[in-house]
Amino acid sequence: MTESPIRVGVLGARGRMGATVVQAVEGAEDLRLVAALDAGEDLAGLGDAQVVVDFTHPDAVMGNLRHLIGHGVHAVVGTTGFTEERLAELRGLLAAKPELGVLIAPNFALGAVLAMRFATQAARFYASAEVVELHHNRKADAPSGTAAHTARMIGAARAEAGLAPGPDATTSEVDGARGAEVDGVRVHSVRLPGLVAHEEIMFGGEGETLTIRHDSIDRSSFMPGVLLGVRTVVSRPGLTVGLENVLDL
Ligand SMILES: NC(=O)C1=CN([C@@H]2O[C@H](COP(=O)(O)OP(=O)(O)OC[C@H]3O[C@@H](n4cnc5c(N)ncnc54)[C@H](OP(=O)(O)O)[C@@H]3O)[C@@H](O)[C@H]2O)C=CC1
Ligand SMILES: O=C(O)C1=N[C@H](C(=O)O)C[C@H](O)C1
Repeated sequence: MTESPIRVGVLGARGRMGATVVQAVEGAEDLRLVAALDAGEDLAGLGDAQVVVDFTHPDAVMGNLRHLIGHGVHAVVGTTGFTEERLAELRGLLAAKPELGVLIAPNFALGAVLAMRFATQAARFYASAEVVELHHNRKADAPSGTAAHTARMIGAARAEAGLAPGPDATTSEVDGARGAEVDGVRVHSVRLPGLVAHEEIMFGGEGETLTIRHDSIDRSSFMPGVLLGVRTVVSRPGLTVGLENVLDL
């Protein structure tokens, strides 16, 4: 017996990512696009969607998720801006809906997920680590969600290994020249037209450096991860943060 296609809605459907997701869902035989909404459109228009993919804006995503969880709809979320407070609220909302799944991934590109994993493995071996993220100039947030997530994972691995802050002789600094600090890791953001989404994780130690770099050169790079998320979330209750938990990593 053939299974019915999963009914999918997209929020942020006219945006750079949302429009790409709409095409990817339309091209997948086991999925059916039932709604494609953008800013200002009533969420009632999601109709009978089973899973909603959100690529909107950090200011909008929590309102969308409150609505989706309240209405028993699974969610796959690429939108950035998730703090511990936001995640705690979602866990609380999901506790009342034990059958429902929400997957939030700072980055849906396979290579980005692998780069974060490799960086976490490398972190305890090096005295210093810094992250450089490079994006298109229409991006609203800095640092990127991926870079913040990477820095947090490196920070946790460094703390677990008992590493002291990386040696740094800087005593005089133009504001921002050493980047932002996320969990003890410096993060630098570059914004240029022509870029899509890129990240370099740099480690320095005794007489050597290690650089791990990932480049998304097209938004199609995110689509296999998004579609995997849609197929997985329907049978993965609770809150999942990071595609690494869905891939066998
Ligand atoms: N996790 C991942 O792999 C990736 C995550 N992202 C993240 O996804 C988000 C979107 O990125 P991108 O597509 O480039 O951004 P865009 O600005 O191109 O698209 C966002 C779209 O969402 C719309 N929107 C805003 N608020 C709402 C709302 N409440 N309901 C429905 N639609 C809304 C916007 O409309 P309007 O312009 O009128 O406000 C816009 O059309 C960002 O947070 C980005 O960092 C991006 C790429 C990959
Ligand atoms: O805005 C983007 O473009 C991207 N946003 C995500 C982020 O902030 O990490 C993922 C990817 O870097 C592209």
